[in-house]
Amino acid sequence: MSRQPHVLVIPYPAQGHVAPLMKLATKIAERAIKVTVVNTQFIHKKIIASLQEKAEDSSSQIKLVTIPDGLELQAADREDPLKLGESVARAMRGCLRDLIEKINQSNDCEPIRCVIADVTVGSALEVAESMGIARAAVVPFGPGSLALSLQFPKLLEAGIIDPNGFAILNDGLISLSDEIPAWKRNEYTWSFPDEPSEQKILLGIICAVIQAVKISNWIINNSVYELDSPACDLIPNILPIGPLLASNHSGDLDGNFWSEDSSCLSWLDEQAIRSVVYVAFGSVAVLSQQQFAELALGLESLQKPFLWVIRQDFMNGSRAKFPDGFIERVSNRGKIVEWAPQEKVLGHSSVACFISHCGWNSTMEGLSMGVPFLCWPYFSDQYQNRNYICEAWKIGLQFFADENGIITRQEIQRKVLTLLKNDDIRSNSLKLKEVARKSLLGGGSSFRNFESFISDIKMLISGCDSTL
Ligand SMILES: O=c1ccn([C@@H]2O[C@H](COP(=O)(O)OP(=O)(O)O[C@H]3O[C@H](CO)[C@@H](O)[C@H](O)[C@H]3O)[C@@H](O)[C@H]2O)c(=O)[nH]1
Repeated sequence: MSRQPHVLVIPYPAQGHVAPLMKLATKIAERAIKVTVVNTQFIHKKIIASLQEKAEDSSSQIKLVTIPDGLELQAADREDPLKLGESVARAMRGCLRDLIEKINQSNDCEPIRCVIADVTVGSALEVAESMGIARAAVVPFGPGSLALSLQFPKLLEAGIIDPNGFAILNDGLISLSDEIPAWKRNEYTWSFPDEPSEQKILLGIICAVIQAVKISNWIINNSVYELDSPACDLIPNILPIGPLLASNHSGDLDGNFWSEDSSCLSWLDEQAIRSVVYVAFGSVAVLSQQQFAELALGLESLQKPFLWVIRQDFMNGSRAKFPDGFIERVSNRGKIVEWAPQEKVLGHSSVACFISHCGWNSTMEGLSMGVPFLCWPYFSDQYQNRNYICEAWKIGLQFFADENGIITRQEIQRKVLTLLKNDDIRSNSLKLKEVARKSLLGGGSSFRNFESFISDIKMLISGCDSTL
């Protein structure tokens, strides 16, 4: 039997988590390590369907297996991150041990030596711990957001946060250090549900993240040390190995839930250099009909080419309704798709700026391609990611809503035009692109961190590390 190490990679079942963990799985598999990725059956079907004609590579080092998420009958519950989180935790406790034992008993591969799970699937790491298997927690969001979660008990103890999760200082600011942007009132990672009872569940998830970090041997993060050393320094043993980009790796297993519409790439080829406004809000954010129409009219008023991703579920259940005559009026300069090959779009020379909800993956991808941002955060960590983009890194501007909570067409027009004229932001974007690129090259911080992780995994097989 070969002595090839074998690891299990377990994403949380949401697009912004599956995609970076699939990229990580590919990066690991490229180092001659056998990887089995465990997705829920529901997510597995989506990934396979999205591959379309890109056939699954049978020679791949990556094997895809599934477990049930426990929500077969209540499909709507999958839209609720709190219910989904609870159910996935139950499913992991119920099935993971059996799955690992089955793999370990089979003769066609090596036993599992390490479980590499999303930090929000702490139950998988607990199962691994109970089986004496090494554990790596993967943090697909920024180190600042993780640092805030880890400091939560201290903030409670110091009376800065009350037990219900609200900051009790007058200005509502939570600050971890002078160098980390402060969290503003209503913009903490746990404050997005309106219901206090749901906020409590979210605080429970934060406690589970703290526990997952505690029991893990490595904390792998999709970030770059030099981009946020103050937050990284607050997290013992963090290994920033980002940016995780599909473009740096082989294979088609990018973990997309929807098929990419590549027609936008040939459309981009026809546009002038740095002329296109790219608009995409990740996989979860939704807009109201009023806000959607205002965005459409804002894009129209720019008189510039734009590429706009409108997911089928972008309007919270209803079909997107464009303003009258909009499609005809912008037909010579607007391209609309349901899902784009985002990394390729951001890397295209025609793209001038990125109107983004500031999900961490989009943030890392735009930064890595040197594209300036217009920030439109929707919930959770996205406010803090915006703070990094606008305050710490100075590679973007933020939209402000009016007194009715609407980002108006005038605000959109004004900010996009201001951004495109701002040479400082552009030059900062290019500098940070270089920082991100260099971190992955030989000797760079992410390169070294990843190498050290791989060498640790390879040591596991020779039994050299008995401390796990
Ligand atoms: O047309 C599109 C639009 C998006 N993407 C990809 O989808 C991913 C989206 O991830 P992200 O930008 O992080 O957004 P969300 O899907 O909203 O991610 C969730 O997960 C992130 C990581 O934890 C959090 O930072 C976010 O707040 C949370 O909403 C990225 O890799 C994009 O490249 C595409 O490939 N095509």
